[in-house]
Amino acid sequence: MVKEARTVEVEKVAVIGSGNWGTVIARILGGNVAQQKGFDREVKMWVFEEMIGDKKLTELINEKHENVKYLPGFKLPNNIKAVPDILEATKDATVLVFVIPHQFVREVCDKLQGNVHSKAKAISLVKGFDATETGIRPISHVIKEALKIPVCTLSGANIANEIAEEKFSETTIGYKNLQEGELFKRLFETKYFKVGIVDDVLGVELCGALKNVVAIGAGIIDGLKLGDNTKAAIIRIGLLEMKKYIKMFYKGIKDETFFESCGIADVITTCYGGRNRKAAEAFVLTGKSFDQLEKELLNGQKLQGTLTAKELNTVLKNKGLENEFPLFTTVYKIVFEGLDPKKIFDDIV
Ligand SMILES: NC(=O)C1=CN([C@@H]2O[C@H](COP(=O)(O)OP(=O)(O)OC[C@H]3O[C@@H](n4cnc5c(N)ncnc54)[C@H](O)[C@@H]3O)[C@@H](O)[C@H]2O)C=CC1
Ligand SMILES: O=C(CO)COP(=O)(O)O
Repeated sequence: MVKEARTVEVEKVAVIGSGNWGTVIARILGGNVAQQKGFDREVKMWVFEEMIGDKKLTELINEKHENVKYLPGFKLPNNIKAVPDILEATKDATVLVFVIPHQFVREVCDKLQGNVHSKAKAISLVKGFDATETGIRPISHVIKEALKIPVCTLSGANIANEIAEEKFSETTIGYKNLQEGELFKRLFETKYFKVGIVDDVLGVELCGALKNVVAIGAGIIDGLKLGDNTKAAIIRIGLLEMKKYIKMFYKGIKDETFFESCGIADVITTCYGGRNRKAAEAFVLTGKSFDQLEKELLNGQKLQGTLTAKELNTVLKNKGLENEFPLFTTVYKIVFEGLDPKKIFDDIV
């Protein structure tokens, strides 16, 4: 039986997260809800509160209409309201947009449990897994289980700052219920942000999670000053390991998904322009730890690839599969076990 989508007459949108990507997305959604029928005009954006000098970040965002820490230099529409309390930010919302670093999702879901609108639906833009003692779980599963609501996913070749500058990009939404996929397409699409929709919630999400590990590999290649051919090799091998892992552990994943923006395109963009790449290059050049580099280079933004490499390795090790995923395993060993970056290809070729 095909389930009815949880649409209501007027959809009320809450953005859960206000980092670099979270703020760009809030900016797009603020613009779209003001122009489209069927949406409440205000978008609340949950902000993990922090002090900037002697002022709260939420106060600064609401006064200046700019996220001065995570997206400086770009004005937000006036209908975006920054809110420090997660329950207040999501009260009455029928659309919950999750866009926070993966390591914080469970904590946030715990707070939301039992407190969401009966017709609420979610879309996860998070790139990463939820790590438990027994393994790793897709973020969409965590949200669905905690909140008992349907969850779509959005992922693509989407370096946040480029989209803030309104440079043309594509993205992919994974849906289970077509009506919800189409609703989210209407909500997110702009002239410069083109949305493709595919019937593959997990495929979209898992590509986004795993490509961050490949990007660490690409940054290592850049730090070693190897060339474009070598980078292309890492991208190709990385994409194959992503596909192998996803198909090995999850059912119903479509081959075509790997050719959407969330697949090949995201691996390419992250391996050239992402924060994981940048930090890994600096790791090779300076010998500093990733934690230190995250602080020095990212001003509060978070790396996802190193943590994901570790979480993934726990699974591979437990299942005796390290040799079957030599790039994922080597990246883990370079980042966490002191393996010489120059040995990156030793187990791969
Ligand atoms: N920045 C980008 O270009 C893109 C990011 N993404 C994904 O979007 C997700 C969110 O990333 P960004 O918005 O870029 O964030 P970010 O990395 O720029 O910022 C980190 C965010 O985490 C918040 N934070 C810190 N401690 C926290 C805690 N204990 N609980 C909750 N929040 C806390 C900070 O306030 C800040 O908003 C990640 O999964 C990322 O992989 C996806 C596409 C593009
Ligand atoms: O996911 C991204 C681009 O699609 C951003 O990647 P980084 O987190 O490495 O910047």
